[in-house]
Order: sequence, then structure tokens, then C-alpha cells
Amino acid sequence: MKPVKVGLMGLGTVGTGVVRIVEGHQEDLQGQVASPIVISKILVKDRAKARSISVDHGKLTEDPWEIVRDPEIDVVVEVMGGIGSTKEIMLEALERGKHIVTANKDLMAMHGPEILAKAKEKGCDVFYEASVAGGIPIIRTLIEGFSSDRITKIMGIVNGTTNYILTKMSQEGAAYADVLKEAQALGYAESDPTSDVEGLDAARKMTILATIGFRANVSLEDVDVKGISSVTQEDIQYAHQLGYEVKLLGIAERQDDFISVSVQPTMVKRGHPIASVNGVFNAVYVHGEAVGETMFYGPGAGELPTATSVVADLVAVVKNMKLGVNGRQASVSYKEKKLKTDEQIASKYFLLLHVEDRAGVLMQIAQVFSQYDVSIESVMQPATPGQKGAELIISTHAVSKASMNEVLKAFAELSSVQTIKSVYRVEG
Ligand SMILES: NC(=O)C1=CN([C@@H]2O[C@H](COP(=O)(O)OP(=O)(O)OC[C@H]3O[C@@H](n4cnc5c(N)ncnc54)[C@H](OP(=O)(O)O)[C@@H]3O)[C@@H](O)[C@H]2O)C=CC1
Ligand SMILES: N[C@@H](CC=O)C(=O)O
Ligand code: NA
Repeated sequence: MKPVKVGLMGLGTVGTGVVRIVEGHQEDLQGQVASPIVISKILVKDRAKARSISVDHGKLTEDPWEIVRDPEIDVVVEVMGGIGSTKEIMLEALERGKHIVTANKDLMAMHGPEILAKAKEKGCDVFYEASVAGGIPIIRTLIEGFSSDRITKIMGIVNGTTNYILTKMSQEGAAYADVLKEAQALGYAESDPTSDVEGLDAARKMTILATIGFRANVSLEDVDVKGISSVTQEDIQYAHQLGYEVKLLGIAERQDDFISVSVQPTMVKRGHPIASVNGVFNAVYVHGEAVGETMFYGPGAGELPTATSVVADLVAVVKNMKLGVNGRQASVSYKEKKLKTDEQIASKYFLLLHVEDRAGVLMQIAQVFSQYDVSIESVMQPATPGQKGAELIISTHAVSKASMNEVLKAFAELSSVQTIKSVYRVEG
């Protein structure tokens, strides 16, 4: 049995997990693919760095081209991250007939179509299951499990770092900055955690899911993004009073042939399965016209969960090699992309306003809502002893994003509304 040779690019959190699983589960892997899987070279930035795993030092290289140009290597497993030079390295690896497994959502969200086209041209596989919701097999599920259906909604907690932070803020009243440091120490966060907390990581993942789910090339620029850095302990406490949890949700929706994709902190009604997804766990809710509601749950980041998906992709590549069918995946995006306008995007909203505490203010606010045809579901004025002015918590029925923008513009000009403290989309 000729071994399948793998060039591993990256030996950080995920790369270390890949080595552990390939070595620790070798017998089971061989049983499935009838060949040993051997990691023959490993790319790192610094060969001298101390590692949490023992590897043959002779396999380490700091030169990516040593892997790309090695004719013995069949598959490149890319778990180093990055976009610019990583893309060039991946394209050259494909040019030389190497299959690719990657966990890199940045790369696949920005350059997925180009990389997949090159793979097709060269008869190579490119698999990227770990790029979205680390340990949940959601990409394969959307491509294969839902191939017979028409998906109408994909809604997910797809960033483990922010879910970890929001859970600790909600359950323990913890401070944002402290919990972020914990998530970094646990290996959940990106090398620049701004992309986690500002929603960009989730937006990249939603770009990938929407492209697959709606079978049209969605790009990152199509995603409306807001992160969690403005979420306050006060918002979370008011959410609890109204029966909600605050979650960073990616929401991709399709109506007729028009789609919208967004990422934002969202108030999710307790009782909706997404509201109870806590810590580093991710969940992706998928609604299909025929199947109805489904949900997929599991760890979204971390060494072994993410490496499980990477090595499963590696097994898929080797099985295809045995069958001689690499690069034969059907195209996932054959539809024309049509984006919804703000008039077509509808949701319920939660607003927290700081207003003047005097007669007639509520009337002025109600008039603004009425002018833009926004129907109010409830209004609450919590007691704020000793505070100047009053707080108003308003929830609306489903309204268009365009109408809500007009309402917010009108509030900004109203002297009785001193601050628009928070605006949240509401789900569930
Ligand atoms: N961490 C997680 O839970 C998840 C991560 N991902 C994705 O997986 C990828 C890897 O993430 P993670 O393991 O956390 O990252 P780490 O920062 O822990 O590891 C990156 C590894 O790649 C090496 N590396 C980085 N840049 C270069 C370079 N230019 N040349 C040579 N080697 C390089 C580093 O070398 P050295 O060790 O010498 O510094 C390190 O071994 C990213 O794309 C990330 O988005 C996806 C899902 C979950
Ligand atoms: N930083 C990411 C890692 C997995 O993709 C996250 O927190 O989800
Ligand atoms: Na996945």
C-alpha cells in the first residue's frame, strides 16, 4: 500500500490537532482508505519555536515552496491562515496537481470561486469543511444533504470566540475584555481577534454558507456586518427581562429569488434552540422549503474539533484518489445572485432610548413610528431611580429595514430623544 503523502502548512492550534488525529487515529484512517496517511513535511514560521507536540524536526520547513514543489506530496493541508501569499501558494499547489484541504475561511470567502475554478481545471479536490463552524459538518451537509431542497434561511452562531464572550457576559456578568483574553488563551480567537469581535470572521463564514446554500456566488461585500464590541451589560440585562438572549447571529435569507445576508448582535427569544447555544459551541439553523426546520450543533473552534473536520476532508480526498474521481464535484453556484433591497429585508426590532422625562415625549415617539408605518409590539419604561431622563425599551413587529432606518434618522433629529442607546434585530 503506497502511503498518501501530506504537506501540512501550519503547526499552531489546528495543525497540532491534525498531527494528533492523523497519528492517533492512523489505524482507523487506514481501515477506511486502505493506505497509510503520512505527514511528510510541515511548514512553520519559526522552526526553533517550542511545540506542545513532539514532531520529527527534520520534517519542519520555513519555506512553503519546499512543500508545493515536492512531487511526492499528494495533498496540501493548509492551516496557517492568511490571504494574499496563501492564495498564490494554493494556486501553485493546484497547478502542480496537489489536492487541498483548508480551514481558511478568509481565503475561501475572498477567493473561493477562483480557487475552486483552478481545482476543477486541474482535476483536483479543494475541501474546506473546517472553515465554517469548526467541528460541525455543515458544508458537506448543505452541499449533499440538502441537494434536493430549496433553502430559504440559514441562521447561525458561527463564531466561537464571540459566543464564548457573550455567554460569560450573560451568565456571569463578566467583563468583555477579560473574557476575550480567555478565548485567546484557549486558541479560539483569530490571530487578530478584531475579526472575531467585529463580526468579520462570522461574515466570511456566512459568505461561504450563503454561496453554497443559495447556489449563487455571494461575496463578502454583500454581507451587512456589525460585531459585538458595542454590546453592553445593560443591553443583556434588559434582554433577560424581556425573555431574550443576545447572540451574534449570521442570517442569510431567500425570498423568491432575492437574498440578504447579515451578521449582527441579535436578541433571540429564550425557547428558540439557538438561544441556548453557549460557550464556544456553534449552531446552524437551516430552513428548507421541503424539509422545514433543522439545526446542527457542535464545537465551533479549538484544536481537536477543528482538526476532526480537516482530517475528515483529507479522508474524502484520499477516497476520491482511490476512485479516480478527484475534482469532479458539481458546481455549487450556478444561479444569478439577486440581492434584496432594504425595503425587502424585514425583521422585528428592539430599541433602547434615553429620552426626556416629561409629558408628551411618548406621543412624539409614537408619531414617528406611525409616520413610517412601524407597528409597536411593546413599550417598557424601567425604573431608573436617581437618573436624569428616562429609559424606553421598545419592541416592534416585523418592519422593513428601510422603515427602521427612517425611524432612527427621525429620532436622531428629535430633541426629546437624547440618545439612541441600542438597536437590535429580534429573532424567535
Ligand atoms: N483556531 C481555531 O479554532 C480555528 C481556526 N481556523 C482557521 O485555521 C487556520 C489556522 O488557525 P490556528 O491554528 O488557530 O492558527 P495559529 O496561529 O495557532 O497557527 C498558525 C500556524 O501557521 C504557521 N504560519 C503562519 N503563517 C505562516 C507563514 N507565513 N509561513 C510559515 N508558517 C506560517 C505558524 O507557524 P509558527 O508555529 O512557527 O508560528 C503556526 O504554526 C486559520 O485560517 C484559522 O482561521 C478555523 C477553524 C477554527
Ligand atoms: N476564531 C474563530 C475560529 C473558528 O473558525 C471562532 O472563534 O469561531
Ligand atoms: Na464545518
